[in-house]
Amino acid sequence: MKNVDYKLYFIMGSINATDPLSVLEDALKGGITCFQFREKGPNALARTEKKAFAQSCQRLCKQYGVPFIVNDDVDLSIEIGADGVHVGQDDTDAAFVREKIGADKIVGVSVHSVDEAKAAIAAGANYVGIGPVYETVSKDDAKPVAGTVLIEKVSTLFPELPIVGIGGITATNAEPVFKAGAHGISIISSIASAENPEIAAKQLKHTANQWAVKR
Ligand SMILES: Nc1nc(C(F)(F)F)ncc1COP(=O)(O)OP(=O)(O)O
Ligand SMILES: [Mg+2]
Repeated sequence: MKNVDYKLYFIMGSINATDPLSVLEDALKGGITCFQFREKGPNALARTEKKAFAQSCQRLCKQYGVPFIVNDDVDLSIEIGADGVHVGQDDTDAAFVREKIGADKIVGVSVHSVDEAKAAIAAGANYVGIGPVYETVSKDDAKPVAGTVLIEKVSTLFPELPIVGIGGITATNAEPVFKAGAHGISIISSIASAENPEIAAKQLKHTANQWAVKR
């Protein structure tokens, strides 16, 4: 999967919204460019329910021509033919994921240091997620707030590596993330918890488009 647009990368699971499928459709209408299926947390779906929900999300993404990436669960991504997988430092090894899912799929890796970014590149990652840039409410085991320092370092050292900033990002604080060198912003609650997710996505897309041009 070449030339993926990471500009507005929505991440959601069943626990992030009361009616997750309608939130996802609103986000797609609002212009998200990439989606990550992240089914985690105390009441997360499992096995057949998780697979069925993933396929419902995948169908929606396909209708809108948006890449569908699965968080953590490599086997599920292979089983349903997802467009890729995102893994963190405590998940399946990125090089193993690359080998398992093949060259034409997307592999994303969360990194918290220059060394981890270097290793992600060596493992064949298509993009890296860096954060949490700001305080986040969406991940109870998040690392300490990192700001944009590492985004700047990694984008300077590896100018070709797509970087997605993540953690507490909103339409009003997204600018510094792009200015630091990120190619995209990754969002959970700014869209999933919004009064109107479609309008929230549109506002975030407007900001992302503004800064992506200035890169
Ligand atoms: N899910 C993610 N997606 C991104 C993306 F780049 F896509 F924005 N960056 C970072 C993470 C965090 O990944 P991880 O550290 O494994 O934690 P979890 O599995 O709880 O999400
Ligand atoms: Mg993970």
